[in-house]
Amino acid sequence: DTVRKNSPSVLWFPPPSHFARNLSSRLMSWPQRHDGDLSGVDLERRDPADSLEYDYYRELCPQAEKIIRETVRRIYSVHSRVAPALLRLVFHDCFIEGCDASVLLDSTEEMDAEKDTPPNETLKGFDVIDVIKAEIEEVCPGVVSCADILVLAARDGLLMAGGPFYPLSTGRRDSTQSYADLATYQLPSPYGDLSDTLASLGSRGFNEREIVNLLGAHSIGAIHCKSFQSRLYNFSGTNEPDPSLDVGFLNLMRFKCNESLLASPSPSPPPSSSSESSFGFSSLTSEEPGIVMNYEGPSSGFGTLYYRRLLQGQGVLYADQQLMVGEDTGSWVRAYASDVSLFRGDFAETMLKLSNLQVLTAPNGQVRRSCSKVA
Ligand code: HEM
Ligand SMILES: [Ca+2]
Repeated sequence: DTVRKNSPSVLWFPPPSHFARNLSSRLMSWPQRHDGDLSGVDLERRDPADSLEYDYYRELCPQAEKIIRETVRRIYSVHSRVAPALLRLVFHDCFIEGCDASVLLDSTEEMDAEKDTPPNETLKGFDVIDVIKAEIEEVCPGVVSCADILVLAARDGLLMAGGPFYPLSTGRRDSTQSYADLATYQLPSPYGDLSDTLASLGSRGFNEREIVNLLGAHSIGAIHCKSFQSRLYNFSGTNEPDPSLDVGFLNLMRFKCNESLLASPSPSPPPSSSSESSFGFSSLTSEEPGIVMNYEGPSSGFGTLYYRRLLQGQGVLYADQQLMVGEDTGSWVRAYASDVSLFRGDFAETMLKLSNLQVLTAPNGQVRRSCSKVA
């Protein structure tokens, strides 16, 4: 069973051979952050999230949270896709070595960055974080961490998209490293089956109810064809589509993904001078083909459509649809499909838990001046 779980088929692409040997020990070492000897340390009692503080910046930079909220609001009014972009960015940051902004770092000669790995290829919103950070640096230089900016901005974006609010404590610090190989091999695969997804998110302390709930994040945003392409024609080398897909939905997905091949190439957009003055957030305006999740429109809010679609065999990712095959996970899908306030209440809690995963707090880590570079 261990062999099957580590099999390359559930990864984003096949790992080099040294990886299979290291994967299980890496997963086992979670949630410890340090490689040093931790024997005798009671990790349960020393949760670094306990050293976060509500309104940590109230004296150091009282305007910080307001600047974040107002900037996200300004961008959201033009690009509502900022909300799903930031939500996914938080997940990909917090999942790899905790909520420490490691995902925001650029590659350097000495270090490959998480953002340049296959699972992160389609992440968006880095430019949004840069704009917020620049505004904050103008008023309180060197004080507010990128890790805090990211979780707060994602929370505010979610609220604007109709999602629930959750009160976030602050005081996270930024990493001095990016962990490209961990991102490559540990981020959950869209082709993972139920046991892969449960093992993956379970390794970060989420139970089945929380996992079904967290995946409700896929209520907003877009999933591009390359994330589900192999379900359409040649699923797992069978030369057949994924049998768990509803036939009408299969046809819609095929149509959406073929359409783009037929369409004539669009003229290249005019070069935009500064990212904000023109609202030219390039990461938020790409028009790649795919399925838009909240196709009832943003006014439908952040609700239970995702789960109702799973009940109809219309999960966009294989990993989404797999939630229906487990007895308990299937029950949670049904519960959330029929009770929007249950879903939203749980989602606020699971997002809070995600945003506090394995945080770095002083004296560890640093506060970066530019989110893409180690200070
Ligand atoms: C088994 C777990 C998960 C897998 C396999 C997965 C995989 C994916 C994939 C492949 C995409 C589409 C990327 C693209 O085509 O551009 C996506 C989009 C997205 N994911 Fe997940 N995801 C998982 C869990 C989560 C969680 C826990 C969250 C947040 C709490 C999340 C938030 C999002 C959002 C908001 C989008 C849309 C992004 C956008 O429109 O810019 N995902 N996910
Ligand atoms: Ca991280």
